[in-house]
Amino acid sequence: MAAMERAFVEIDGVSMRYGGAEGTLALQDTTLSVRRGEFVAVVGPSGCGKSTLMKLVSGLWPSSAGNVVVAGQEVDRPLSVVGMAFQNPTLLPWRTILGNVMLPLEVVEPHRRRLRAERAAYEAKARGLLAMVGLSGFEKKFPYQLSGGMQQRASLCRALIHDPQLLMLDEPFGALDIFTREDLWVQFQEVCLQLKPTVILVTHDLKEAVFLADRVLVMSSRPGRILAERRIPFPRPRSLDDTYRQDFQDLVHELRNHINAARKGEEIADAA
Ligand SMILES: Nc1ncnc2c1ncn2[C@@H]1O[C@H](COP(=O)(O)OP(=O)(O)OP(=O)(O)O)[C@@H](O)[C@H]1O
Repeated sequence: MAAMERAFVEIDGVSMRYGGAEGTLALQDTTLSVRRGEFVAVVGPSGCGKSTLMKLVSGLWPSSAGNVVVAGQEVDRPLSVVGMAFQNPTLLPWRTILGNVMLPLEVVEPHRRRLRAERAAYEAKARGLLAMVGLSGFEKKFPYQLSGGMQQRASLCRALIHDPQLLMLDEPFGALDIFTREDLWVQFQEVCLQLKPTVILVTHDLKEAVFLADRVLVMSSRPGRILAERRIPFPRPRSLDDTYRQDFQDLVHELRNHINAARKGEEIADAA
């Protein structure tokens, strides 16, 4: 039997308090793990500490207690193996779409060292990613010339350009209208099936969580910890039609009940 693989992301008994001893306790004794190649969605009531969890895993903030380990390394500084995308696409307005997508290559080693000599190959890779999300022909445009959904697609390409082992997504589809959002779920699923990154997605949208994730984790109200988890059994690729199936909707409903209970400070028995 193959030896059990160590989890790729391990968060063990992590607490996080902002602003010193009297400050806001955002996370308390949070424990979770993510396997390599797994897609995990984190849902929970507003202000429960989801973004804080993302900051701790990507090394943007140190935890107040407990351990965060990514790829076998304790996280004590910003990680270069991580790609990130947020609700706001945050593209640089003075750079073209291609220039924006290639930005991490100017920062993250070993790409930074290789960029000058291998620019053509890197550019081809950026164009390939843009093609995967339907943005061929927009490489030389500037962000203001693209719709919000197109900018968000470009920001996903930017998060992927340096082959991150871990993709951290904080509400990346949150600001988009429902039709654009659903289109992007399908495209993003395609990208994940091809590139197979490990993904942690924070979202308020339970349908999105069930559509995209292998496993959904529900957080309690602040201070956040993991209250429940649900494995998503639907085979891939999933289609938007699947979201209308009864078993899909039952799962969304079940998660909704967990969130309602979390908002009231209750915990319900986990049937999963
Ligand atoms: N930089 C900060 N300084 C002080 N308190 C903070 C800081 N960032 C977040 N907090 C507090 O920590 C708690 C958790 O915030 P966080 O942004 O992690 O929640 P969230 O679950 O992502 O919220 P939402 O779902 O509304 O985006 C909140 O009470 C918030 O006010």
